[in-house]
Amino acid sequence: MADAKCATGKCEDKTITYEAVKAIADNILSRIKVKPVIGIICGSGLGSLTEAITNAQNIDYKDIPGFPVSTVPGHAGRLVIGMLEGLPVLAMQGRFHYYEGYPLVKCSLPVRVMKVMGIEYLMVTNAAGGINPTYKVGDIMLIRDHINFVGFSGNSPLRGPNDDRLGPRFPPMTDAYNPALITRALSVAKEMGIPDVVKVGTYCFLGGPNYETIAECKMLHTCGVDAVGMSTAHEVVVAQHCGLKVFAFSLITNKSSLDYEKKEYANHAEVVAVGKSRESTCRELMCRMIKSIAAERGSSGSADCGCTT
Ligand SMILES: O=P(O)(O)O[C@H]1O[C@H](CO)[C@@H](O)[C@H]1O
Ligand code: HPA
Repeated sequence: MADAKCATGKCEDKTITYEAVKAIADNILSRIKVKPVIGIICGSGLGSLTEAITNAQNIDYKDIPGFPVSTVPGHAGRLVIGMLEGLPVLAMQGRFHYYEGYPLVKCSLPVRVMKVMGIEYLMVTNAAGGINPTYKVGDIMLIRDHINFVGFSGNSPLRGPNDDRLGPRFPPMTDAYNPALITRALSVAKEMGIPDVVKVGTYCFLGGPNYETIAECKMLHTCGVDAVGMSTAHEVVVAQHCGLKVFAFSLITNKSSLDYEKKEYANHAEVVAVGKSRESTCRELMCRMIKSIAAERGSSGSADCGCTT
């Protein structure tokens, strides 16, 4: 895959060219039976969101030239393409994290591939630690906004020469998380009878892979963060840059420590286990959101949402 050099030729991150993104998009499109409209990224332990997809075709990341491969437990490393609630979808069972060693431009490459494939909506999920002391394990936080701590230092997936075919040089991030989709998700939560479980808040992206110190959690709380994780923001920056409509939610898999008297010890096995224990609720929320998008577009969704309640 041809990578363009940065302006000085000394940057550790390289820009992935439009042509390289298109080659991957064309490769995937040549192998699948539908043209996806919705892209889904499954967070840690949330890969089973794809189980409601019918007529599914699977493509392992390792079989897509130029695509990264997943290295994290709970991230299977494949695309699942098929129909969900009347719409063609492409779901990623596994995402790429900065701490795996990939530059952010590579972590978010699949989002650009989705755009070039013709996808219009990006649905992102993640597992996150609850900084907001009112949040409980198992709650679902609709992401209204993010704080991209990794980006504060200039580490951005948009760093390097800009190709206007992928988006503008200086994209705004206001409403990066589509407000109408958040409003709709709140109605869906009511329909599902889980309004108390569903919150709206701010996600913070840290580089990881270590979990946060208590002092860091206290600082994040002061900064207005509700949930913390090691993903999502770079994907959403790229999605907003290239004009995808984004809906995202965090599953709160553990409580973050804000108090030396009440220490919490996060671990990934627990994160994945909580994901699995909440998979049917997360899947139903996702399915109902897609069903409502299908209805809005005039595509016929199935009579029931096809999800386990
Ligand atoms: O954000 P996702 O991929 O859901 O995973 C979250 O879970 C892992 C830590 O347990 C980290 O990768 C964190 O970002
Ligand atoms: N911190 C960062 N990432 C996470 C956490 C956390 O507490 N839980 C799940 N992913």
